Amino acid sequence: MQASHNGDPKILIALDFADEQQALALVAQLDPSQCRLKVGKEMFTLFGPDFVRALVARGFDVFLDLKFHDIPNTVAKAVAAAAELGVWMVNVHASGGPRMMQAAREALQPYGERAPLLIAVTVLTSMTGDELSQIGVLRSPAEQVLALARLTRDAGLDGVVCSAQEASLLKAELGPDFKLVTPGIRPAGSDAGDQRRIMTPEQALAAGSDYLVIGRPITQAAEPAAVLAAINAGLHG
Ligand SMILES: O=c1ccn([C@@H]2O[C@H](COP(=O)(O)O)[C@@H](O)[C@H]2O)c(=O)[nH]1
Repeated sequence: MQASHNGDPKILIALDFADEQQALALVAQLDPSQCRLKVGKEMFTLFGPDFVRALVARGFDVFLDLKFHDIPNTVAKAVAAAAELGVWMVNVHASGGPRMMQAAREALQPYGERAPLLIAVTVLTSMTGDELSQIGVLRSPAEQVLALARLTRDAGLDGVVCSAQEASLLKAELGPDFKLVTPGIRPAGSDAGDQRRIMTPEQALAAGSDYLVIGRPITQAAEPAAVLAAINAGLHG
């Protein structure tokens, strides 16, 4: 697969900061043609919808990564609220089940072309097979990811969050158009931290990932924009 630099940036930078000004200082060094931005639970809880609106106003595509998981009515209202913010992508948990995912999809229909992409989290990239068995899931991570991805596809969503380790399996089983968004990306030599099912950016793209979520390897670097440029260059090489 060819990495696209301008029209469809592959890198989604996870903005996980406790300090809004620190996050905005990083954003000021970035170009929306070179990356998209992800806002997750930490920054949304601290700084709310205004922070998301500020990023959208700066021209960035924003993935609102709040992983909604609730009764269908509540999740439907939450994804519609996300659409009102003008985000590019929003997500729910696939383990909320088909009815919940369908309700989310239906809630976005009135937005037509303006609707964000709607994807579902399968198995968190921090989780191992042992941890799955501790919560009563006896399938391997790959089997569980595939089962939840099939439910997600059948509910009419646009794609899933999975690890890049499952990307080639999912592309083979679910086809090229079903989007794969993969956190747990670690450039060679960088610290895995709490992530477990990891791959390098180049491996992830080759395996079939559509979008690579990268947080700490960029945001904690001394020169984040230079690290992003190096990763983008590696994807084109
Ligand atoms: O399975 C998942 C789902 C979401 N995430 C989020 O992605 C970033 C990863 O950040 P790193 O610093 O690159 O580890 C983070 O915001 C997570 O909440 C995930 O890692 N895995």
